[in-house]
Amino acid sequence: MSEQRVSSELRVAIAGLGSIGTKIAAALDQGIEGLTLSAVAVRDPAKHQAFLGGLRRPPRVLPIDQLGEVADIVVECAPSRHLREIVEPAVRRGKTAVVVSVGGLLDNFDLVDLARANGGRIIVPTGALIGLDAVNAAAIGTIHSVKMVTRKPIDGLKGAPFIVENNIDIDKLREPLKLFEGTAREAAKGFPANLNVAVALSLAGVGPDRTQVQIWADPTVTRNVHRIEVEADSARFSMSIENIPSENPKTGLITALSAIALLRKQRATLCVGT
Ligand SMILES: NC(=O)C1=CN([C@@H]2O[C@H](COP(=O)(O)OP(=O)(O)OC[C@H]3O[C@@H](n4cnc5c(N)ncnc54)[C@H](O)[C@@H]3O)[C@@H](O)[C@H]2O)C=CC1
Ligand SMILES: O=C([O-])CC(=O)C(=O)O
Repeated sequence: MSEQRVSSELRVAIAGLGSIGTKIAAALDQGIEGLTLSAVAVRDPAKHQAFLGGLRRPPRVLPIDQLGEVADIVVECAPSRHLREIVEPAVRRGKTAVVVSVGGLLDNFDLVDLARANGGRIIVPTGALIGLDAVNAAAIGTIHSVKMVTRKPIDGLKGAPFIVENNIDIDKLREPLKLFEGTAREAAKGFPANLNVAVALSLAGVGPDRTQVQIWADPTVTRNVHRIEVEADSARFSMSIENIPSENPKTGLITALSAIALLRKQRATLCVGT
């Protein structure tokens, strides 16, 4: 496919038009300085016909592994099992991959080396979390510990492999139940569609094996709640965020907005925050 271009706009492609992807596509279609939506990949094109037809400039619909051919930035927001198919062809071509299913990156970390070797980039937005700018800064010094406690409503955790494999019945819970305590790496394995935040936090800070995570199923909350405590030689800080679930109860509404904010910074004249 031709790489010849006349426009200096950055072309953005989106893999997966679910809760996160549709909001990013709509934002790009409405206009983000210096960016255009060039293509999308969907599992079932018929399902997305009305949405795509309603866009001012409908993008091309391409197979998931071809997005890097028509885009400078490929935004991954499909189930994490597709991460490699999406990111590998993009970074091999020296393109930028914005990875939202960051939990899936741990088992595919060679993609970072591949990106480095080919001049590509992998960018992880703050996503459903808060304060990764401070964690990044503290990590330049010495971070002694990073702890995160996540509480989610039952619907935000249903079907997680850890719950299924351990035969835990969370449907009839009346009080909060601590499901898991361990590292971010283990949390990503047991809760791949529920705890991307733990992995993003770990990659910003002390890594997936030193970031401690607790996960609670909590029938008393209606939001996805994450509380983080960081102890470093430069500062001690705690942060918390209470995310309103999107139409996908596992995914906070702010996640798509975080990716849109990140895209806006790619060409914005004024950028605030890291
Ligand atoms: N980094 C973070 O803070 C967060 C990350 N996430 C992760 O982001 C990802 C997307 O989340 P949502 O949009 O809520 O999920 P979703 O389930 O609403 O959307 C995923 C979309 O991908 C599509 N898809 C599946 N297979 C495909 C294929 N082969 N080709 C193209 N499209 C395909 C599905 O049809 C669906 O429309 C998930 O992996 C989720 O775990 C979610 C919340 C926070
Ligand atoms: O990290 C995730 O996958 C989702 C999450 O906790 C949130 O949206 O609050």
